Amino acid sequence: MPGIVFPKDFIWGCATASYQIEGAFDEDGKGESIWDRFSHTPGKILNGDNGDVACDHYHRYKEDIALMKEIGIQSYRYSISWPRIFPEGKGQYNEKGLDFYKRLTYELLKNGIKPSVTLYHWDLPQKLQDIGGWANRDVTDYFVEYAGLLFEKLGDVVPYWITQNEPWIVAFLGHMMGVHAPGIKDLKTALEVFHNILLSHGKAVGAYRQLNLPGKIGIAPNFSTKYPASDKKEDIEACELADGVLNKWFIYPVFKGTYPEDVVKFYRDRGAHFDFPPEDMKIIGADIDFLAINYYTSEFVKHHPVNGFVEINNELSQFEKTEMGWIIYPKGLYDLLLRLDNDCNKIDIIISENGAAFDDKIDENGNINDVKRMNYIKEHLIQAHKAIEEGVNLKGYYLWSLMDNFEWSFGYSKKFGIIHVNRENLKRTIKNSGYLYRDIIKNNGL
Ligand SMILES: N#[N+]C[C@@H]1[C@@H](O)[C@H](O)[C@@H](O)[C@@H]2O[C@H]12
Repeated sequence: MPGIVFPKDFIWGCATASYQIEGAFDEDGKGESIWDRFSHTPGKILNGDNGDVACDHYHRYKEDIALMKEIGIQSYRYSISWPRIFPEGKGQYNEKGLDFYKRLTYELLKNGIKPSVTLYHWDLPQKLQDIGGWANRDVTDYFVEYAGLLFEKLGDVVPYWITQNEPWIVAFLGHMMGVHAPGIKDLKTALEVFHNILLSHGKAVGAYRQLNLPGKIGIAPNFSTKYPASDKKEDIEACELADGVLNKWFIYPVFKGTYPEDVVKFYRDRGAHFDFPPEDMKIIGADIDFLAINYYTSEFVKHHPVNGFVEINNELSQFEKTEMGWIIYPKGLYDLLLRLDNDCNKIDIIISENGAAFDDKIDENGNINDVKRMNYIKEHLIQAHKAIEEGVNLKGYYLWSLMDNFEWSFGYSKKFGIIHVNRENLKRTIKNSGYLYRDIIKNNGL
């Protein structure tokens, strides 16, 4: 599809997260995180992998920034490890930990790369988990203390701030399914965690506004577009519920000041009673400058007699899938963008994560011709561009991920990077998808 040109000020970025790439898990005064604890617990992570070393970005960040510059990346989305700043989660902060992020941030600026900082990308200080973690409402205030320090120290040079990454994943994979840290399996706890994460977001936005800083602040939920498996009434209703459980459960409190009634009933019918102070909803609904969206895939949904709905992608052989088992469905991104444009009052949107894991092969010359990832990127950008042409205020695209990294419970087995990382010696090699991205950035389009 030749001749696709994005708006002249469109931002081309890439994204990573502290626990997934930094390593140095106990260096320079850093405190333990819940992911250190979880990955050190036998049986939690595939192959017994952990983030102790990861990609050693903590020591190799200058090399990695040089690679970003070679690709032409304009903005780098990285997260800050809370326990590197506050080893105990609160109280006395760790100067050496803060110094790392100052060095990283100023190295980016020196190379003409705009920093985009995620305050929370899942690595909660273990000391806060020891007092209940996100289920403890006090943690929302400790989050504001942590965010406030970073606003004070970096707020004048960081143009983009993201408060929380994927509240739904933190709440439900970490506190209902137990497959993410801290490994809790309790619906009521998951719902409290979700609410407190949104509350911490709203409080942090309020703190940011108080400082009159020059940047912009938003939040990065994970969305997935849901489609009924048939035009049967029961499947359409099941799809509505699935959309409510994931997408409306975020959109409604942040943009409409309430939780969606049908989903509240769904949870109440399953014994989870939760009544949050109404004043929370005003805080959660704080005005934000942009909505950052993580989109990877879509789901087809049919009725289930007990659970209400079931997602049936694994039955659909007509779609190509990634190594995560997710169907490749670029139109889902277009449909999502149009929906959010409508539901979220035409707010500025950035795609804060989009990418795919494939089983990359290294050829005899050491090159990685990751054609599937190249096609995935092109197909999703075509849909993103279509949405812009329909009037969606899409302002940027951050590819997930800069480099192969620690993919949570899958360890290092799933590779999302446009840069390959050799697990033996951590050598970085730009994949053909990285060179494709370089050309897309240079041409500001396809
Ligand atoms: N899985 N997967 C890839 C990617 C994960 O590596 C990120 O940390 C999350 O923000 C989001 O889930 C997406």
